[in-house]
Amino acid sequence: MKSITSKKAARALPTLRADVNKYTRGVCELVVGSDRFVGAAVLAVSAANRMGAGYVKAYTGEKAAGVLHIVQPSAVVLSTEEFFEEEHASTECRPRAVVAGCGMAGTDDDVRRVIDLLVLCKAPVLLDGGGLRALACEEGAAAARKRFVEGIPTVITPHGGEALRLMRFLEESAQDVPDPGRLKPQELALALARAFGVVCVLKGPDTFIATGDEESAGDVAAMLQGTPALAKAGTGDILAGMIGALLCQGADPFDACAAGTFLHARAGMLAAVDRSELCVTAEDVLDHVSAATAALERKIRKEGN
Ligand SMILES: NC(=O)C1=CN([C@@H]2O[C@H](COP(=O)(O)OP(=O)(O)OC[C@H]3O[C@@H](n4cnc5c(N)ncnc54)[C@H](O)[C@@H]3O)[C@@H](O)[C@H]2O)[C@@H](O)CC1
Ligand SMILES: Nc1ncnc2c1ncn2[C@@H]1O[C@H](COP(=O)(O)OP(=O)(O)O)[C@@H](O)[C@H]1O
Repeated sequence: MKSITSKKAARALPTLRADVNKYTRGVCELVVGSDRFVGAAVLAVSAANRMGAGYVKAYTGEKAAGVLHIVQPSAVVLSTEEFFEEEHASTECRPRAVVAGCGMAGTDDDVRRVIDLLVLCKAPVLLDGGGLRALACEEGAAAARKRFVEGIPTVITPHGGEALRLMRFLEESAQDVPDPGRLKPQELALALARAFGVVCVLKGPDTFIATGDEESAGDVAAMLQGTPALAKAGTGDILAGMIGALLCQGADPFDACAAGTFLHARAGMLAAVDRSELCVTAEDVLDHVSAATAALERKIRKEGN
């Protein structure tokens, strides 16, 4: 198992060409939030905007839309229904990625929407939070596997509870999966990645990234340098937005996850220095994403990549 170094994280860090425009930089579309969890939508959208997506589109409910218009006026805010009336292919002149599920309550309607989204989007999709429930049913799991066969990347970012829920579904659907209770987190990440054909970012005090791609079988990357300051509601929503932004800027999915977790951990550490480990909030982590990115850019310039 390899740990994620600054060198590895730097691989996914976009460098801006002089002739880019907001579309060629990458469009990050986020289907996020619910009346219950407005904040998750705001955090994920803000993080995607901060992490360099050229154009951020938020598809959400009325409550979150009202807040986003004020706190992220540069993001285009549309209704969730509108997402399903548009095409979502990633093209050379408009690279794109979709983040779904942060702040979704995981209702039957949410599950239906996320399955439709997995089928509709010919672009990288990241599933987080309530959106992960869509994989815990035959139709959603089949949609993820079909994307894998078609070579369209899917990333999932479960925490320990969400990972166990997915494993339980696999057990119930009589798949040949190991007992999750006996697995180390890195093995759990790999089991999920393989079962669904996704890149799995299993979050926790240590975070493990695994891919279902047979060619890199057994390749798990570990982010072992976080801070317990990150154990706060909302920090996972920020990570999802950050990885989504890197995906839409054309990063390889595994590299985008490595860079996103690295910069997220560093942002947490910088926030802890400024605010004390105890007092850090998810908003503070968001505020330190740019400092973490600038520090990585300085390091690359100094040491070469
Ligand atoms: N301000 C907001 O609007 C926030 C909204 N959130 C959203 O709330 C929805 C539900 O997410 P939750 O994670 O709260 O609830 P879930 O009900 O999906 O998962 C929490 C359950 O998993 C268990 N669990 C086991 N291991 C865990 C681990 N390592 N970390 C966390 N829980 C673990 C917990 O004990 C609990 O029973 C998601 O859509 C999420 O995006 C959260 O991100 C928090 C902030
Ligand atoms: N003790 C810890 N040490 C380091 N990082 C942690 C710790 N606890 C949680 N994290 C990180 O904080 C984030 C929490 O994400 P998540 O559980 O999805 O929160 P939320 O759903 O509230 O946004 C993850 O990136 C996780 O790796």
